[in-house]
Amino acid sequence: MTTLTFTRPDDWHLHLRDGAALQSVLPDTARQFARAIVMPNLRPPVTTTALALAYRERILAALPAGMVFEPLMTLYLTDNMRAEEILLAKASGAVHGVKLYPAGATTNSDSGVTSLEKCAPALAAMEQCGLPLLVHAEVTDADVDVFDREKVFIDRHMRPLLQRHPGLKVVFEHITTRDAAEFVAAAPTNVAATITAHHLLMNRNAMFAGGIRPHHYCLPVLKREEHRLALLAAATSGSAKFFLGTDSAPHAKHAKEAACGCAGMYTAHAAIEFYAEAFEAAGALDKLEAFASFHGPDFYGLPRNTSQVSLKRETWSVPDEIALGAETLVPLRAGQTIAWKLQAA
Ligand SMILES: NC(=O)N[C@@H](CC(=O)O)C(=O)O
Ligand SMILES: [Zn+2]
Ligand SMILES: [Zn+2]
Repeated sequence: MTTLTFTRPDDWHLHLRDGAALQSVLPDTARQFARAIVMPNLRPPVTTTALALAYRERILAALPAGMVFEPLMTLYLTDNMRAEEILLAKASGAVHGVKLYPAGATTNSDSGVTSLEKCAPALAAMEQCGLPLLVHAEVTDADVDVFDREKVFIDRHMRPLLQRHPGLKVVFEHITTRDAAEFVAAAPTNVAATITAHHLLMNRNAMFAGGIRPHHYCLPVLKREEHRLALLAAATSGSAKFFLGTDSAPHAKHAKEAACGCAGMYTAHAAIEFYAEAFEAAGALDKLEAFASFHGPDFYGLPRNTSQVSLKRETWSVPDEIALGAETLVPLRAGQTIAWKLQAA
């Protein structure tokens, strides 16, 4: 097969940042995806509908002329979020999810949730009005091994949460373990998961290939090969519970190449191509369209896209660096090649 044509995909987990950085990264996403669920972990975080609507306007203003893209906004859940705020968010029609960051779990999560019980009023309102909870599912306890934080979250928090709120729509974001894939597969239909391209393509060896590789560090951290294979099996299974979410997370080069480098990989420059590589390696290119373009909108209750994209088998080189406002970032696969190329519309 040399050309793949399918329904235009959406990205159900994306970090666009703000200001000059937003301006730099947005075209990479808008070239490929019709819509994206935009994460709210700005500084300060997007905790109200008013802030989400203002952020949405800044994203639309940063879109280059001639590009069409719809940002799907999210709120950042806090311990004291009120049910009224949830109803306002739902009524806006622009907010499509509420993001749970356990306090301290990842980039810009300091104002995150300290105890899910405190969020009961907001969660009950979400359950009632059908606004999904999007979860960064890792415990933060220092005594839990960093590679076990997702698995431990399932029993300590995810199961009890779904027992208290059985009707809540939950997206288990960026799953990285066999445990999470099995949990989601066995859960009722109100539970789904996003899977990144990098967790489909790499295992934890990629962080230590010939030396420490800060550009392969993200959260949840890459896991063992057996987990990568389980994610690949889930993504290519055809199950409507699994869909595309890049978690493309731009950070300036100097912030990654540092004594304490921050977490996040930039994949938006070649997102759909990375997924095509992963699906092809699994012999499952025929499953890519549903994963990338159908399961997400079906879960979120949004229409599927009607336009199409084409990928061609064509080798191209990823640049060493990409502008990020006045700085630069190092994209995934920098200086190396990719086997598929998105064709210009
Ligand atoms: N994935 C990451 O490693 N980083 C994300 C935050 C997140 O999604 O956890 C970021 O905002 O940089
Ligand atoms: Zn996260
Ligand atoms: Zn993320």
